[in-house]
Amino acid sequence: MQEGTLTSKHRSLGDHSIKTQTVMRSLYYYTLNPDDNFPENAIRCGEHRDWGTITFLIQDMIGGLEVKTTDGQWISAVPIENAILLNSEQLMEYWTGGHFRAALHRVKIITEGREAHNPRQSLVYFISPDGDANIFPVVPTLPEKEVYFRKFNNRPVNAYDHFQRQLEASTQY
Ligand SMILES: O=C(O)CCC(=O)C(=O)O
Ligand SMILES: [Fe+2]
Repeated sequence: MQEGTLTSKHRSLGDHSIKTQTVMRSLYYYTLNPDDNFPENAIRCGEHRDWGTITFLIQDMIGGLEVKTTDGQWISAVPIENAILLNSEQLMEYWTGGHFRAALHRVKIITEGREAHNPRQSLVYFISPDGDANIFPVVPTLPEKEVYFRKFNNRPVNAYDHFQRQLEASTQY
């Protein structure tokens, strides 16, 4: 990626008059009733890939966040004190021709052990390109990503349109 490519599409980080979907979210997962019987693998946040460029995620020590590996296994993103977890998002993945993979992730309910049924707090900072940014791979696409990227029709993806499409696909009411 040529120097300045990322900053040229994230002018909004320094200029708040520029529209963007960059947002910080505080997620509080409330205490669970231990008398409730949750099914195996019950989830608190369904599996998804984040939509924009890069995510900074801070979580408490409760646990439950899981990431899917390339061979299809869910592995725990074990909480590490004072750590910030970095996650590549969908537009970053497209931008880098699939080299920076946007991993599927989810938050599972912890039903056993010391942290079972406890509330959980995470703080998530989603950086998105400026709304008017058009994103296109800067290097050749990885062959294994070609089918997945067909949804983008081999065209630049406008960041605002992408956000709206994802919102529509994930919101029912
Ligand atoms: O709460 C978490 O740890 C993850 C939340 C998440 O993945 C999201 O809001 O996109
Ligand atoms: Fe996420």
